[in-house]
Amino acid sequence: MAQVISGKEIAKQLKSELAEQVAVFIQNNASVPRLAAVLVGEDPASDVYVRNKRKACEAVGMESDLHRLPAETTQDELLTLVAKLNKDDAVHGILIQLPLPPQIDSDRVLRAVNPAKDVDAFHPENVGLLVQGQPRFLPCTPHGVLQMLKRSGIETEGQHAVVLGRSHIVGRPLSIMLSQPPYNATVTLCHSRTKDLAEVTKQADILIAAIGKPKFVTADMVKPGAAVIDVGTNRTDEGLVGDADYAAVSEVAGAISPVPGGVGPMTITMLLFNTLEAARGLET
Ligand SMILES: Nc1nc2c(c(=O)[nH]1)N[C@@H](CN(C=O)c1ccc(C(=O)N[C@@H](CCC(=O)O)C(=O)O)cc1)CN2
Repeated sequence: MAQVISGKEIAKQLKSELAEQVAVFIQNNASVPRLAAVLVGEDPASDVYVRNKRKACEAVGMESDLHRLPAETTQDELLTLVAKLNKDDAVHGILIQLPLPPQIDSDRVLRAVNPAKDVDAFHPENVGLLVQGQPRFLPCTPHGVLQMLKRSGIETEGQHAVVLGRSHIVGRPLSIMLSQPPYNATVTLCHSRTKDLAEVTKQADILIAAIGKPKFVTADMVKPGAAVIDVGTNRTDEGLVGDADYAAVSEVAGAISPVPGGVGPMTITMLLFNTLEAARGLET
């Protein structure tokens, strides 16, 4: 049976390390790191994620505000709020919870966030810095995945990492980060149009499933002994399931992360890191 990589446990350790760093920051700066979370509409999952992000802020000694806007909010109204948060010196990090309602151009709104407060690392300036290997912030889910590998003793240097999914939030930035120091993996980025997908995934020493399809990765797509990190959070009649068929894949893999309790809690924790980084950048 595969080693279970518990994001929930690693997130706990990281949060206790972070709480110490937040206490030092407060002592040295007489200011508390503060996150402004913006939630537009009534998506129940987004509601849970934002609530958990705020709870996590509180747990490590940071402050947060929730700006909840109705589903009919216009793009101009949202841009006005973003401009106000950009100017507010008490706000260090701005989080625009995605997805936004269809009348809003998400890219336009994400571009309006002050890059120094962009704790999701979605602004093109921050994406560019990341690609150049000079990141201001590390994007939360990819950073969470890398910490899970590192803290589970899984070597990435020279290993073949296959990333399944090319989203702007996860697959694409993660493929870049895995290829860079200190991870130095050899990376293949696959997606729904990749030919002979199973032939590619079977070559992976590290397989990242981030394609957004329930139980898409089956046991025959995995090399025996590989580490499988499951980024999927698919709500199905069976409940919340990942992108990998956990029961079958864990018979073949050397290590695997569960859903729930895997990457999700790490995404939230890495946002806290970025909020502290933003406060350091803005206050010192
Ligand atoms: N502004 C952002 N929007 C979105 C992001 C993001 O990183 N920034 N990522 C996803 C959603 N997401 C974070 O916001 C997220 C998804 C899942 C979890 C999580 O903890 N999942 C739990 C299960 C919780 C449940 O029952 O639903 C788990 O996997 O254990 C946290 C954050 C899209 N939007």
